[in-house]
Amino acid sequence: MKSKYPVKGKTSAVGVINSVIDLEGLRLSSEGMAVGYHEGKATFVPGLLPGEIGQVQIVEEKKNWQRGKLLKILKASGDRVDPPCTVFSVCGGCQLQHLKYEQTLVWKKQWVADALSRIGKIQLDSVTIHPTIGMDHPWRYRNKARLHCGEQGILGYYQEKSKAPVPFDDCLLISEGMNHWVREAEGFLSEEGKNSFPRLTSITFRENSQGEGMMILDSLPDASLQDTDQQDTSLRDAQSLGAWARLGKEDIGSGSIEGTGSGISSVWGITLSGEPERIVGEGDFTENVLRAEFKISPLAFLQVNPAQTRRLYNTVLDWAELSKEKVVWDLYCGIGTITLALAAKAQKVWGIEENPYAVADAKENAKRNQIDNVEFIPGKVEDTFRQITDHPDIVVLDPPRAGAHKRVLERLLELKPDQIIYVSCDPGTLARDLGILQSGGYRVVEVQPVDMFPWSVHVETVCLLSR
Ligand SMILES: C[S@@+](CC[C@H](N)C(=O)[O-])C[C@H]1O[C@@H](n2cnc3c(N)ncnc32)[C@H](O)[C@@H]1O
Repeated sequence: MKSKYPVKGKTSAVGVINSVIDLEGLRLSSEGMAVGYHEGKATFVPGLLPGEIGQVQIVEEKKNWQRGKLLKILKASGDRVDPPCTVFSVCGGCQLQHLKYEQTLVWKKQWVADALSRIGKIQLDSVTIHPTIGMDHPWRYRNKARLHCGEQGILGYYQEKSKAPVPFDDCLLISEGMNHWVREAEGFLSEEGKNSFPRLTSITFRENSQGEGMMILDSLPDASLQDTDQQDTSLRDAQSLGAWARLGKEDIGSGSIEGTGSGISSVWGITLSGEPERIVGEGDFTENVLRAEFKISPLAFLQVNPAQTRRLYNTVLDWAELSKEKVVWDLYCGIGTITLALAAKAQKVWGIEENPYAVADAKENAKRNQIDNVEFIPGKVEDTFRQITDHPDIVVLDPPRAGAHKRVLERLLELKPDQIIYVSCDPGTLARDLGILQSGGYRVVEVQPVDMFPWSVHVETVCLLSR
């Protein structure tokens, strides 16, 4: 499709990198860039919005598309807002801070609908797609931040399409307390000299709703050491962890940072074999989710936005026609958060999870909350589902971004549970999998997008399917 705003005087021939054109943004791409057409060629421009006209410099050109850099906004959209974050234009953490929050919700719903229709070939006429559930205060919602280490001890999210961490003073997605921990860690790293920790690649901070934190240090292996034990020792002793332990004890031990609530209570390193190893602190890191208490190991998955997680899980619970006669499968169950909530109203719930730390947490969490009508199977869903001995009435599945394995979907089509509730963080793979389930006789009944990641292009979606 051709832009109705053709090339103006300044524009040089298409195909010439650095040529400058005027472009009208027509829609947002799944990466949050405006898409317009210049001489029939799709042109992607970060920072431009649909309905806007921008002066754009072409910086990358491919056969079927090109990418431009926004030089100047010639006509602004009424939906444009000033991004409150000072590093928004360079940091890859958020993509939509320049768009009114309500419009980001409208766009997320549209993105899900488009994916279902285009990729999954789902007939949308018979599907109820609800408006995206947003947040009243969509800031400081993240309970986890993985920050990459850069020069001079800086910590930051990667710049878009780059491995360069972008330093920040105050990330508006995480709490003030977590920002403070980041400052402390950066201060320590820069004081000691980042070169003292050549293999430290990233630090993950986690925070629970009591303001208690966990820090996980990730390091590169030392390629010069051949023996694995030696390498692990190197990781512990030489790769900064001893120093970090000192940091943990002296500076960020439990309750020791002013104004950060309970403070960081545990610091972990990851050994070469991938095992998490506690360096500082004792006791479990826990969080309450829907009235149950959950232990979370450093490498186990937990949804990043506690307020929206409650809404997401409540949608699943509302849609599931649970009763004490029903058997439920919770596939890709993580530490058992949805499993335990379902178990309260079902006869039995089976969970499957491949991460050994998460599945151990899930078993422990069932005990902690005195729930005994659940059973957890460790392993990949596609390899282990035959170990489940009960036929499912309802299947809840919440796979990673890649979606469900084809074998899993085929098995569901053989077993024909009455309801399938699919929770997804990727509309593309969700649509692909719903398409397969639809061809096997399931009908998509309701779709609920949930804004789990405000200001980013990501969206969580719950879908109800029945036969
Ligand atoms: C999006 S998380 C959902 C976890 C849980 N339902 C929750 O809400 O916290 C996906 C989970 O699937 C697990 N996983 C990824 N691939 C898997 C597979 N092939 N089989 C089993 N579990 C898998 C991950 O370890 C992760 O815990």
